[in-house]
Amino acid sequence: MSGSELLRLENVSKQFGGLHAVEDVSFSLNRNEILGLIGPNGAGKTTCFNMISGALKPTAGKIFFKGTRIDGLPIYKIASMGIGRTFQIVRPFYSLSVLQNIEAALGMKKYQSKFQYWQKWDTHHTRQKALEILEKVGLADMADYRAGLLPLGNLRRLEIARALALNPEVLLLDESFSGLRQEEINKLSDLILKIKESGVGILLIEHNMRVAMGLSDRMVVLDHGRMIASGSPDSIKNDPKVIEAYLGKGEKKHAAS
Ligand SMILES: Nc1ncnc2c1ncn2[C@@H]1O[C@H](COP(=O)(O)OP(=O)(O)OP(=O)(O)O)[C@@H](O)[C@H]1O
Repeated sequence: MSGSELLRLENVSKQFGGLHAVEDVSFSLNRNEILGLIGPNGAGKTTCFNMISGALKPTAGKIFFKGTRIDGLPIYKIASMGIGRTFQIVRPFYSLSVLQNIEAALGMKKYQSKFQYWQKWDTHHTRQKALEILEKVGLADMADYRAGLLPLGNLRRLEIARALALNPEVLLLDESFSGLRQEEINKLSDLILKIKESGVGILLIEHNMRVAMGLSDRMVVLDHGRMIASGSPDSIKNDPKVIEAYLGKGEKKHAAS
């Protein structure tokens, strides 16, 4: 394990009945690095996220966080160790304010339950910390807005802010850019680079190839659960196996003819 390695998957597989959703996948993620996890629909990307975050237990293989084996540990335990995630579909508390959403996330780190100890979350210290996080993600001006009223771009920032409340060293971002306008994409890219520079390792699932290639230091490509390529964005872009996975064999032949 190198000094900067945060996360490592070793020969990880997940079967659902007879379906091999993820098969024998190995890769690692370092501090200050963005690793793009890409592949066509159904390739196994979200299943990888679910195994890393503890929502699913691998059928085979091992997952390490800073050298400690974490596969099969409960979600809350993995989150409190320092692995945060966002979801494809945003899930804030819509009726709470932006600030309260972060206070709740900070409270969950302490108490590991959503609805207990509400009053204890509401301390001066928690409020200050929540404001600092909102400042970082550019939502401080909207602290008192109801989360349900935010447009999608800001909801995605709020999701990231909630994940940051757990002070993660690894951040799993699941299609954070989907549905955003170019201006919002640029702002979110800047934020993600800033988070990386603060010492976090980021694993990014992204269908927008331009965004994924632009942000990632390295990429891993899955297809039908198997890892078909890994390397720099440039090497991935020109890899015939990757082109074939995205376009399909027929299309490639067609394109070549
Ligand atoms: N809980 C489950 N039970 C059964 N099959 C599942 C389950 N979760 C995922 N799958 C299947 O596993 C395969 C991989 O799915 P996964 O969601 O990981 O792919 P993905 O790469 O994230 O796809 P997308 O880009 O469309 O989100 C798919 O065939 C999917 O239908």
